[in-house]
Amino acid sequence: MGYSSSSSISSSARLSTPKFRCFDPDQFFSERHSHSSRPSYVSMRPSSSENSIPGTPTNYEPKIVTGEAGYVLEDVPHLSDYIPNLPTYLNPLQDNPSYSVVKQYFVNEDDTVAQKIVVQKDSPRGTHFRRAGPRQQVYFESDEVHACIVTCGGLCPGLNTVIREIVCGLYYMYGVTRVLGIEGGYRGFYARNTIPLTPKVVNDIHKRGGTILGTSRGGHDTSKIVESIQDRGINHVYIIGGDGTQRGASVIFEEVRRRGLKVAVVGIPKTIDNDIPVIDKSFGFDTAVEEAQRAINAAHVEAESFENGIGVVKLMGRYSGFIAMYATLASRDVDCCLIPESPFYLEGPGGLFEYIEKRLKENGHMVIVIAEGAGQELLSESMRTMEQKDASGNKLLPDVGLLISEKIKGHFSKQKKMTINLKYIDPTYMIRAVPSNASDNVYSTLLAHSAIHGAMAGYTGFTVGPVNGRHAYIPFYRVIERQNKVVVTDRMWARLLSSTNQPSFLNPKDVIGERRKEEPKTQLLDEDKPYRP
Ligand SMILES: Nc1ncnc2c1ncn2[C@@H]1O[C@H](COP(=O)(O)OP(=O)(O)OP(=O)(O)O)[C@@H](O)[C@H]1O
Ligand SMILES: O=P(O)(O)OC[C@H]1O[C@](O)(CO)[C@@H](O)[C@@H]1O
Ligand SMILES: [Mg+2]
Repeated sequence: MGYSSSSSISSSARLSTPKFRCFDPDQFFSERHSHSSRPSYVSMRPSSSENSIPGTPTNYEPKIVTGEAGYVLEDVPHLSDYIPNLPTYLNPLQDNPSYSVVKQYFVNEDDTVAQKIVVQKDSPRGTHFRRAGPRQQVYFESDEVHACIVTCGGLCPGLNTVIREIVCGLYYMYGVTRVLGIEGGYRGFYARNTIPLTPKVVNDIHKRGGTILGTSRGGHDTSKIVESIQDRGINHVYIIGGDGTQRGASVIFEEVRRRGLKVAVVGIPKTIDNDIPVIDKSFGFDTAVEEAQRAINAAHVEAESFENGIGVVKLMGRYSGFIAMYATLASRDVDCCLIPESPFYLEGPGGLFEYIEKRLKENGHMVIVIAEGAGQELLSESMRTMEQKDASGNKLLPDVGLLISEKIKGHFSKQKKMTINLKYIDPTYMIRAVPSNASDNVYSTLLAHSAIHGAMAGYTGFTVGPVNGRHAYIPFYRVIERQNKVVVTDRMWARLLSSTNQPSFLNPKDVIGERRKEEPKTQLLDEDKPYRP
């Protein structure tokens, strides 16, 4: 079934007629583009990209609206798309003394957020997402809402803040009192107990690392999960997790929609790896980068205190090297940063060993930061074939920090007969088990609020997050179709290379080939997209 929007009713009529909440193109284009021609509707699958993940479950047609000058809205599903005649209610926030002072507190129904904000005179307007925020009309009455929250995947600073702010936001903004915490990730829906969450229960949890709900990998049984949602009478499902979790949320949404349930399914992106595309960055990332500074500082102190001291620090980042890159850029004590996106080699001219020798001669010590997914090409054939996976199907990687440390020691002691003092620091879990810092706390609060407003307004099947600093509702398929990666031909990686002076390990021919590719594959690296939560 494809989505389509066909109603043409004025906004005042829509306030009192609780029928359609789909994007209304007639109104949009008559009010804002009075000279424009009628937009055309297309229902299309997004094209796959280089980092796309095979088997991504998107069995529904995306809801896409096109407009003038190349405007495209990749809209999110709405409960009224598949449930007719849903009543709407005035948003209780309009009587809330804290919020009533805000001029234009409610988001205009037609507001959208542009994905690309650096444009030229003649460039098409491009892709947009629906702007997040409170709507004047909501699709749930306060006492009708029965919400649940689940956290899945690895830990991330800020998980407890998001939980807290969903509970408090629902309570204080919308008067919702029934919120359940699902214990232990997806499998908790059918195999574990639930925890009733109130503002009192969650009051100071943001000061703690981890998640008060517990988390897990694997255990996603869609029909059991949806049955549990149905049996418990849950109608708001807030799912906090990384790329795998968002894929799980997408199939839950599809099943909910197939069963015709009035249940809003909302994803809140979580990952210290920052590997979720479209959004500016994920919560917890800043905190993790900050925490990584401690390990790098320690490595630097150790390295500079010994003759030919080398400090090696391994940081998380299974497929994307954002933490390593940002921690390196922030520190300025790092001489070499190795990430999965930039294959490197050890021996010969331009290789890592040659560079280490040069740095030791120049400076007497050096610090190397390596992301856990880097250097996989250095693994022996046998190590690669005995690939192991975790319960969610993610590759379990051998300890590349240890491997590289051993190789460096072997090279300098056996081949170069040179004494080096290498200290290997692996702070892996330390950078994600901490509570979130101040800026991640504020960011997590906004995410929780955007999620709540979207669910109350009847939107579903979306992930919430900032796009160019403006919070938006992004259809699941856009955040699960590929992973966000460091682009090694972008300016930020160039800045890193210039700050460390390390070799690029790149063949100049590859660089020219990369430059020809038009679309930037990541948001963080586009310097024209500042992060403004
Ligand atoms: N394709 C999928 N369909 C349904 N469920 C999935 C899918 N991929 C992952 N999941 C479920 O999502 C949950 C979390 O997945 P995963 O362990 O990959 O972590 P994540 O959400 O990617 O977080 P992170 O990698 O940042 O720690 C698991 O319970 C897993 O079973
Ligand atoms: O050991 P765990 O809990 O599976 O988590 C490790 C993984 O979690 C992450 O931080 C996020 O996916 C990865 O960088 C890392 O490989
Ligand atoms: Mg993941």
